[in-house]
Amino acid sequence: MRRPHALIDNSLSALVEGYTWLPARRARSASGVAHTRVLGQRAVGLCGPDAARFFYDEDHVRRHTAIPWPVQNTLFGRRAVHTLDGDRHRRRKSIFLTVVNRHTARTLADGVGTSWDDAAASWEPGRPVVLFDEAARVLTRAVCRWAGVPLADAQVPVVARDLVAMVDGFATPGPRHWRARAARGRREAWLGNLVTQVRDGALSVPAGSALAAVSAHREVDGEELSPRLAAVELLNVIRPTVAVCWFVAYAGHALHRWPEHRQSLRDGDRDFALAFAHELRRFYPFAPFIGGRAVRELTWHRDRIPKHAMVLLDLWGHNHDERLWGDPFAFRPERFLGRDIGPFELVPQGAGDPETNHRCPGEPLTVAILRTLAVRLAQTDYTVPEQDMTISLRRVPARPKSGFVLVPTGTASHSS
Ligand code: HEM
Repeated sequence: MRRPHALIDNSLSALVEGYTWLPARRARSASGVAHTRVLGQRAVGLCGPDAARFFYDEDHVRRHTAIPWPVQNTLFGRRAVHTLDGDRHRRRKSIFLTVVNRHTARTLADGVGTSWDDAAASWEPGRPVVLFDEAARVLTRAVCRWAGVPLADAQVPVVARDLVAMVDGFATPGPRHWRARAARGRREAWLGNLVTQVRDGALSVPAGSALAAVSAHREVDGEELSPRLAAVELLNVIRPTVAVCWFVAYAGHALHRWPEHRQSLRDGDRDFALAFAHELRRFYPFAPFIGGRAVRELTWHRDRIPKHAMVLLDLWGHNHDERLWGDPFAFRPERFLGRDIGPFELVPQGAGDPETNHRCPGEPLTVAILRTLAVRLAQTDYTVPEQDMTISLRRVPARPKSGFVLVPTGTASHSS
């Protein structure tokens, strides 16, 4: 059994190296397991479908105390569903699982399509549009309407900016981090206030909406969520839905780099659009890894994981593993055509079963939105001006540097 010691803290390297940090550490060991320290704690990095099964077993790894405060204060909110285990986790998770299903995903995607059409109608030929920013506003308008959150059109840009800031600043110190914290403070106060109004009967809200669900939710002890915590979980629906703008910008990038995919999307080929959405989520960088804490001393194959060590599951490495994907750095939507995807196969949003573990409950929303907007984008006539669309793997979360600028040349017809 390997017992590495005298490990140097790697927090700075992780911040500087970004997506390749964990794969590079794993590559240095014969077992493919990284032994390191982050934030002053022992950390063990694993990768692959079997490692994901091991990681998602609550008898091995739990989330309580595993999510660092800088991430809670920006991305997830304090004491959010991400930090819970066992019955308390499943009870809280039920909010998301009732709000998100195939039917509601379709409704949201239709709303996103309409919001995109409204925005596109205002585009002037020859005037540049930053796809990332425009998609954030399109998604903010649609998801707030879908979630039962009243939002005047004039407020959309400022709310969109805050929701993007919370995601953009979670993995970095400095100004981006502080912008994220300020944005979270503002948005928790706003939504907490709405929850109070719903409970007082001062605001009526559509049954089944996310705002109705967080307002009515009871924890395992029968207590309702405080307005702040209800706002945290409502933000955990709205914020990541707006974050799909990262993948919309990536869609622009992919259609530019590989224009051969445009025609199938333009024709409204729904199967191809679905495969395209999956390949976007596999190929492009978003969440580098996820983490939990070893509940006891564990052994993974021949590697020892000390009790209470951080256990990191390498999502980026998994989605770019040659053995799983063959030519993983080629963008090939066809790999997802005409087949089902296993629960531990494609892992940009976690693995396993979202009903029972921490896997993202928002995948149906993400995929439905991307399927809709990839078609809309391909059906839009535009040119792509000179710009810096570099995607640095050192920046977490990564994004095309320019946000992907397009210049509309006219209106296009929609056939989706
Ligand atoms: C941009 C697209 C998205 C990405 C890349 C993404 C990624 C992830 C990842 C990596 C996790 C952690 C899984 C784990 O720890 O096991 C997660 C959890 C979560 N996601 Fe997403 N997600 C996205 C969209 C969404 C959407 C649209 C929603 C809306 C409902 C959502 C809601 C959540 C929630 C509530 C959790 C916590 C689940 C739990 O702890 O049980 N996400 N997501």
